[in-house]
Amino acid sequence: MTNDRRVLVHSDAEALAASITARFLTKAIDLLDERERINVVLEGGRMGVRVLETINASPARDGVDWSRVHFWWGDERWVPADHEDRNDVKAKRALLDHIDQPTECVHAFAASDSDLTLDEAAAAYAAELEAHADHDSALPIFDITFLGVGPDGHTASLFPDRAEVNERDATVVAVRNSPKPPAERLSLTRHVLNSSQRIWVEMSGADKASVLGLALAGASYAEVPIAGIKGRKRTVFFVDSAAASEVPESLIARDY
Ligand SMILES: O=C1O[C@H](COP(=O)(O)O)[C@@H](O)[C@H](O)[C@H]1O
Repeated sequence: MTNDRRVLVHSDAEALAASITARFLTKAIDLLDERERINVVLEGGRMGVRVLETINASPARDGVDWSRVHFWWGDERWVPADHEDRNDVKAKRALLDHIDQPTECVHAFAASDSDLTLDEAAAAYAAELEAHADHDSALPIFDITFLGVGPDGHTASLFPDRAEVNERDATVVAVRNSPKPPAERLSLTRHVLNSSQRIWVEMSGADKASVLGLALAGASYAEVPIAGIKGRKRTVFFVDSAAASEVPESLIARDY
């Protein structure tokens, strides 16, 4: 198996969500045949939520033993616990509230109405990662990491031309003055995301086309953070045809 990046193009957002769902359910079942538990990292973007809704609506949903699936987040917005803008609120509504899963499998970031400051919340999530580290590693093994990408190239809450994208030591960063609201956020760092076995990037819409073209053409990750993302085994860009319009034909595999 190569760990090259693949770009898998689908006709539209609906076909994209259906394809990611089918692959996720199959992969999760296969991995759970091999191991006691798996770790999945979620994102909070529009396609990420749509995929979770599609998983929830799938007849194959209940073929997964969700009690052995641990959910983490690549980033979170620093707002109160039940706020609509929180990535975990959206994920719970879309899928997690509907599956049979012990609360200890859901590793959410702290919220702004907890008794923690933003920096303490970053440290608390770093400690949670450490507490669930696999074997000799300092981190859990992330089997599948879903990532979204903003039109500016940000992924998780790693924004262009900011110090956080270059962070090499910390596992979790506090983000202030984010160019996209809300201003305060928490994010896994690039090296943590890149420790994932498989990274599945989800991109839909014409507003993502130029940044996808730049990322695949070798832009620097400081300027286009998604360009610096690569999983250990495999990195797949699941995109619709609108997002793929600036990808060289030679890099594309079509799923329609
Ligand atoms: O703010 C965020 O944005 C990205 C991308 O979102 P999208 O709706 O433009 O796809 C998302 O992946 C991230 O989790 C979120 O916090």
